Amino acid sequence: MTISRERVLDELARIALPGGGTLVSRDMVRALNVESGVVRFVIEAADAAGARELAPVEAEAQRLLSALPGVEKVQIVTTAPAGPRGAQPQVTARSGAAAAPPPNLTIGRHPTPQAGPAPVSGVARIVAIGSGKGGVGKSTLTSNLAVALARKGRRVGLLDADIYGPSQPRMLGLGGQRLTNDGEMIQPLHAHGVTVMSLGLMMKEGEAVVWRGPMLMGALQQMLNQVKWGELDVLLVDLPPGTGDVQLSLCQKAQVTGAIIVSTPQDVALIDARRAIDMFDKLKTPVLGLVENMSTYICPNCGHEAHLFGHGGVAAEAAKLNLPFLGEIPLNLEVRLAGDAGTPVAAGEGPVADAFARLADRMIGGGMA
Ligand SMILES: Nc1ncnc2c1ncn2[C@@H]1O[C@H](COP(=O)(O)OP(=O)(O)OP(=O)(O)O)[C@@H](O)[C@H]1O
Repeated sequence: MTISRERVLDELARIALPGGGTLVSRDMVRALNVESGVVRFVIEAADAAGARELAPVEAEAQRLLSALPGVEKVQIVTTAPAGPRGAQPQVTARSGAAAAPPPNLTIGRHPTPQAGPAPVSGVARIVAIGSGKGGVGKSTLTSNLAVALARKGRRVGLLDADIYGPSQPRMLGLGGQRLTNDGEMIQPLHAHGVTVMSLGLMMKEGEAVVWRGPMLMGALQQMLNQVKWGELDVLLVDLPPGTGDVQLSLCQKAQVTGAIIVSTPQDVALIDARRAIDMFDKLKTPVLGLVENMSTYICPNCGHEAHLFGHGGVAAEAAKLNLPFLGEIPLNLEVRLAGDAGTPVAAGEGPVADAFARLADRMIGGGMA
């Protein structure tokens, strides 16, 4: 028997809080994740004293949820912002302008309630790049596709929302660069013709864990709406792998044009890709197509073509699901080296750059960029 988020929230709504109301009615539950019988969430208190007061509530939630059929494990963390609620948070964009005040980010606070998905000012399309599992090359694809689209004259933005490992600053050669702001809006960075914003530019090394909790939703909303994206034909969003809160928040907060799913041809990766497709279906976000990464390996010495992870599995899956197959990117050492060096391979010439250019053409031709 599987347990749903709704069932968990129903249960939490039964626990009365010391000051009245419940965790649900007072909007204190963050990052609720229910997967394979494991329930995880964060209780966000207004301050440290409030968090201490909530200890019995946390214990009661633990007890009630653990007793539910289908629940194997319950993990609850009670947190409080470092300062008073709504105060300038500890974690803000690292401003490069020493004299400029820190940006007016409300990171750590729950985002202002929003009726439904909203457009991002100046941005014509938002395309999410997702994958069922990590390591299939989603970030690599996002940076290269962004560069390939920019080379074709499209105005492209890239939002790196991969909270578990925001790698775009490194892949685009922006490591160590600082954000600037005018006190209200953050000035994004630019690399290889692409306008870039990354969670990695907003946090210090090792801070990723903090962002999984209550700060996440607000941070995402701010990265969409408090960044001077300018006029863009398309904003590519590099999502974390899997099916979690970031995907949910993005599709709920922003008018996402659609999602592109990246997979390697292996069966196991495809199973996860199917899960991602299913999630976007549930979120009513159209899946624009599938891309096969690490498709073919061409030996740089003898030119022999090998299919290390199989080949054609993603195209076959796309056909089965009646979804467009957008193209395949070969497995090539240069892809990794170029990414590590901060200049995506799509910025240069050669067969891999051509493969990304073809992908960009498919997107432009299909009205996706
Ligand atoms: N086509 C390719 N050829 C060679 N190496 C590749 C290719 N695509 C990705 N890689 C390499 O594989 C590794 C994983 O890629 P990447 O970080 O883009 O994956 P990801 O799906 O975004 O992973 P995660 O979501 O876990 O961050 C990187 O070292 C990257 O350089």
